Amino acid sequence: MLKAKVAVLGASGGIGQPLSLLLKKSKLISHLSLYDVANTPGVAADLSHINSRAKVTGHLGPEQLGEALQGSDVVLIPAGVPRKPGMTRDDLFNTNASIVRDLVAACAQNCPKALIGVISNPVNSTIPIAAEVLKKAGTYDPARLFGVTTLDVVRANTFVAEAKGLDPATTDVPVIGGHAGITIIPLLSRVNPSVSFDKDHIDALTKRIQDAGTEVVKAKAGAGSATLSMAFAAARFAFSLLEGLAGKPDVVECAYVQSDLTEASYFATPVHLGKNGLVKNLGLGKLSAYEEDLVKAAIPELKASIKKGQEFVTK
Ligand SMILES: NC(=O)C1=CN([C@@H]2O[C@H](COP(=O)(O)OP(=O)(O)OC[C@H]3O[C@@H](n4cnc5c(N)ncnc54)[C@H](O)[C@@H]3O)[C@@H](O)[C@H]2O)C=CC1
Ligand SMILES: O=C([O-])CC(=O)C(=O)O
Repeated sequence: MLKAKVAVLGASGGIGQPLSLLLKKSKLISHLSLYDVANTPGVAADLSHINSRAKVTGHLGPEQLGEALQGSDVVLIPAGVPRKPGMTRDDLFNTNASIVRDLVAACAQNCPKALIGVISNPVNSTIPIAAEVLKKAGTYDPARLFGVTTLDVVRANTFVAEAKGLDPATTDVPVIGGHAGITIIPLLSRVNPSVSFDKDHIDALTKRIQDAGTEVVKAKAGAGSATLSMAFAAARFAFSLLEGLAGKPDVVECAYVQSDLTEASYFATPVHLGKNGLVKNLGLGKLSAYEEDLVKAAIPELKASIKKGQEFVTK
């Protein structure tokens, strides 16, 4: 059985704690390494009493970051500040860009072969930041860096299943593009099992999926953004990365990755995961005319967010 070390950076946060709890249950993880700048001794002590396979270690503050990362096969990064009502994800750039830059630089130094999943927003920019940092360190492999967009898929699955009376657990809606507003592109023409909607319903569902993060931010009224559903989504993505590493065939997830499929140099599509991370980009596939227009509308914003991230590191 796979003996993976998985590190969670930002493990004491709203996402980090429930994510770590879900990961603790995995049979594929032998070592769960929890890093944060606050509270990791307590979170690690608490989780370490659960009688599942993974050994849990806690690491606190920058001087313990190296040991947290050494030998990691998968690194998940939910470190950084969340939105408050009235903010866009891009408003988080000033705080989160340097957090992601420094954590990814430490990954390059301590676990250069790890698969890295970045959750910290704005994902459309934090992935280009991570890529530039890894390039500078000489360890960049585009097959090993992923922006985690699984929550968009989880939401689309839920909303479509509710609308059509399907089982949410087996409904599958691919979501492509990026992870902010109009860059989130649910492919309602490609739902499995196959369903059809009229134009108004497609419009309403698309907007709800695009604005779902804001729906949670408003409902939490200043107490942050999605944490529990995000932990569920990140755990699903992590389990898929681990199953790929373990050699399971046909593992597919949507993720925001380096891409030459559109004018945006990073773009989320379904990707096939395997022993070295991304094995094959499965592409955009056949789109409806409505979805093609959504892609066209998303490209300028994606390109601007990518450029902003790249320039943050290279300038
Ligand atoms: N990709 C996605 O779909 C989603 C992304 N997010 C993003 O995830 C991030 C985290 O959200 P929450 O967990 O709700 O925030 P939170 O504030 O509850 O937790 C963040 C954690 O990061 C830690 N942290 C801050 N600086 C750090 C550093 N330099 N090194 C290590 N840890 C550090 C904090 O101590 C805290 O424990 C936000 O940027 C949020 O926008 C949230 C939901 C969905
Ligand atoms: O909306 C936010 O700020 C957090 C997030 O990315 C989401 O819930 O999709």
